[in-house]
Amino acid sequence: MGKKVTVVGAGFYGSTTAQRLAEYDVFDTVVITDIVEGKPAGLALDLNQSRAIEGFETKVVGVTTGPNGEGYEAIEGSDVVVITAGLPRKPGMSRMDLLETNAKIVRQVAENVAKYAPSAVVIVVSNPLDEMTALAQIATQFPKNRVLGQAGMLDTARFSNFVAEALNVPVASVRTLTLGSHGDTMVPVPSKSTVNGKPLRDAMPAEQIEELVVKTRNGGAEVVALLKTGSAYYAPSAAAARMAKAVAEDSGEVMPVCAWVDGEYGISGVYLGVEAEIGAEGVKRVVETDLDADERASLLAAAEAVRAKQSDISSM
Ligand SMILES: NC(=O)C1=CN([C@@H]2O[C@H](COP(=O)(O)OP(=O)(O)OC[C@H]3O[C@@H](n4cnc5c(N)ncnc54)[C@H](O)[C@@H]3O)[C@@H](O)[C@H]2O)C=CC1
Ligand SMILES: CC(=O)C(=O)O
Repeated sequence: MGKKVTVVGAGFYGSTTAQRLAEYDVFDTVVITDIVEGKPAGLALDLNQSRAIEGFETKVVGVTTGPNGEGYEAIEGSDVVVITAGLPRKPGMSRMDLLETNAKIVRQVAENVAKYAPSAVVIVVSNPLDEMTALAQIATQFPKNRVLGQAGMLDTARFSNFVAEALNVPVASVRTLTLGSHGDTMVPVPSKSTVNGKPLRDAMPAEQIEELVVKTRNGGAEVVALLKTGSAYYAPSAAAARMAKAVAEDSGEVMPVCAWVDGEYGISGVYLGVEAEIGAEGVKRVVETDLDADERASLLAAAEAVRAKQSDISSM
């Protein structure tokens, strides 16, 4: 049987994710859905017309879904579902300002995913990310390893890009890592960051690293402020699409993702940004990394901040 992926939400994030997934040519079918009449079908038509130029065989199917789950039969048999449905931030808003509105949307979507694609791995991207990931697991009642969130890949890519630009080196020579939340308690990890295999801390002064850490934490807000409407989608869709590909290929790649943490770092019972091995069952294993005392303390603080918010989620 060929692989099938569904992207829920045909806005900026969803449509660019669908495009990347189709162009990988590892899925037989990419389904894209939205509540807006005609938009998913129009995007599918357009993407399919690029197949002869880009050289991929994946078929894209666009479906408009209704308030009572109409149309969701189209997602049956999906191996992966990426949930991008929800409002993006406006300039000046925090991701947390989206909580109540997006919780209603993500719950409705997740309940339909549970009904129509009960074996899927769910990758959540809707904001606020850590909370929406926890909510999707509650609403689907899927095993916790089969529900994960995208944030760490993006935040790490931003950190790497800022380091490469600051040092004027190829981005491929830079390795960085971010853990923690996709918000104020994000934890960029300089101790695990390298340039050409050498510690970042040998490549630039501590004050400059701290500036880039702050810039990484504000990476999303900086894009929102420039765009005026909507939020980032090129780098975010690259991250979510890579995660979906790792699931489809059962690759076992280690990626920073929002995963259920159960004992690692002495933290339990919370969805949090950590490194994890990704495969057909979603998270195969959370990978614990050695951290400096400061970084470990920041990760524990992030876990408690996210836990406090996630405990409000079950009633939403
Ligand atoms: N985790 C991350 O790193 C990132 C998360 N995001 C988040 O992703 C979400 C989507 O962002 P964009 O695509 O830029 O926004 P957008 O406004 O372009 O698209 C959102 C789409 O969701 C659709 N939608 C709303 N309710 C729906 C439902 N019940 N079922 C299906 N579709 C529904 C809307 O009609 C719209 O087309 C936002 O919450 C944003 O904050 C964005 C970038 C990075
Ligand atoms: C929107 C968002 O979460 C970001 O760009 O990081």
